[in-house]
Formats: sequence, structure tokens, C-alpha cells
Amino acid sequence: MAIEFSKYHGLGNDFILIDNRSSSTPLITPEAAVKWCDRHFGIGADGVIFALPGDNGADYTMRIFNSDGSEPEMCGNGIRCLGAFLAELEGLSRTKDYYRIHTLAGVMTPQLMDDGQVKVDMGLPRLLAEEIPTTLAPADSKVINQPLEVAGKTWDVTCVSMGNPHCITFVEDVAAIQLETIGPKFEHHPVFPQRTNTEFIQVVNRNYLKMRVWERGAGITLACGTGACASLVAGVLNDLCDRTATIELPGGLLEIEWSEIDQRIYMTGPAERVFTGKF
Ligand SMILES: N[C@@H](CCC[C@H](N)C(=O)O)C(=O)O
Repeated sequence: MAIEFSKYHGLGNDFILIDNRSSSTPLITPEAAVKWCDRHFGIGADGVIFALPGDNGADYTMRIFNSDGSEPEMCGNGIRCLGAFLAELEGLSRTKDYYRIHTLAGVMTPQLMDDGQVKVDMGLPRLLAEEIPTTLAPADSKVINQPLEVAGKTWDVTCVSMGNPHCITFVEDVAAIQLETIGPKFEHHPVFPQRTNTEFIQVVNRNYLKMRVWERGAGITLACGTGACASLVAGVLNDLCDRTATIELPGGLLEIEWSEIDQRIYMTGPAERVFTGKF
């Protein structure tokens, strides 16, 4: 059976989007997602995202498979792409500029802005070790600037969950990090029972951070929305940045705010359709 898809990206973090609104079961399996994401033998993407019927009062449900077939709880760049995809699918029948999306990390709300950007209410960051999850500290403690031995070197790490796990390290120069060798060692470190996404952050000033990322289940990507949110939170917890900052990723810029009013994280960035097809 041929399945229609749309290819989108958010700052080069690219996804295959599938209109799955007629069924609560993803139209393709995790094994098929691995093949579809293959950049030589498939369509090529960092993940496959399904637009499913809403759950728990939400307008829609998002599920996502990473390019290795694993299923993460959330995806920041992906949910911006999903917002744009749903607007495209609804066309003239669309009645509002935001969607309440049920995810494995709770309900997230992407809003389509007049300038074409998508702003997402990403919810509350989770900071306790058991919420990350990590065994780096007692279950009910935060992991802020804690030493972690990886590849014979001690890294000071801060851990934040945006529904999915992130381990953040502040470095002098992000360009000098050997991401392809060190990334997998963080991802599979035994202190992270559900593996982890890993962000390396260079503080340019209190409102501008440079980031490179190794993603759980996808490897090096050009951007990670949840990673950018988690990194801003880590920067605030370490008093290295303010609560509003621009995050520079290899694929472009994201604006992140950790609201003092409701303590929620707001992420603003682009979502672009590249092409559509049948597979
Ligand atoms: N690129 C995404 C995150 C996708 C999920 C991640 N690989 C995980 O396994 O947690 C983003 O933009 O947030």
C-alpha cells in the first residue's frame, strides 16, 4: 500500500509527517520508520511523526519514531512541524491558530504566528533525578553541575527533562567537541537508564548560547527543540544566562523563554515543508 507523506524540517531537524487522523495506530511500524529515515535507501529524516486523533480532550495526538525506531516522549522541532502540517491538512476548514497536542510528555500547544514562525508552549521543565531519569543523584534531588566521567574525562553536567531526557555540559568552544565519538558515550552511559540526549553549550552572553547536540536515537542533528529548551533551563540553574535567550544551532536560531509568570517554557522557531510524496 502506498502511503502519502510530507517532509518538513525545523532548522534542518527533518521529519516525515504522516496524516494518521483516521486511526489511533501509527500507519507504519518502527522497523519501517528506520527504513524510511535512511538517507541512502529511504526518504531520509531524523524521525517519522504521526498526526493521530486527539486524546484526553486534545485536538490531536503526536507520536514520533526516531530514525533508530525508538519512540521518544516529545520532539520540539517536530511539534512545530506538526502544527504547520495540521494547518495545511485542515486548509480552509481551520478555525483557530493553535492546537492542543497530546504527547507522551503531556499536552503541548503549538501556535501559528503571523510571521510564519511557530510558538510552542512546551510545558514545565522537570528537574528531579527520577524524572530525567538518571542515577547521578538521589531520586528526589536535582542534577546541577555534577561531575560525570565519560571517555576518561570529567564533565560537569546538568540534567533536565522536557518530557524526554537531556544532559547538558557548558564548554569553552562547541566547535572543538568531537560529537560523533563522545555523543554515543553519553547516550549509552549507565547513569541514564532510558539513554539521553546530550547538549554542549557555549555561552556567548547571557542572552545568546551556541549549541551542538547528539540526539538519543538519531545521532548528530542540526537542531533539537527540546534540547534548546533544556539548555536554557540548565543555563539559568547555573546562573550562566537569563530566562530569555537566543539559541544558535547548526541549523539556525531558536528563541526560548522560561516564563517567570507561569514557569512554563516557550519556544519559537520555523517549520517548513520541503516536499510531499508517496512511499
Ligand atoms: N529533535 C527533537 C527531539 C527528538 C527526540 C529525541 N531524539 C529523543 O529521543 O528524546 C527535538 O527537536 O526536540
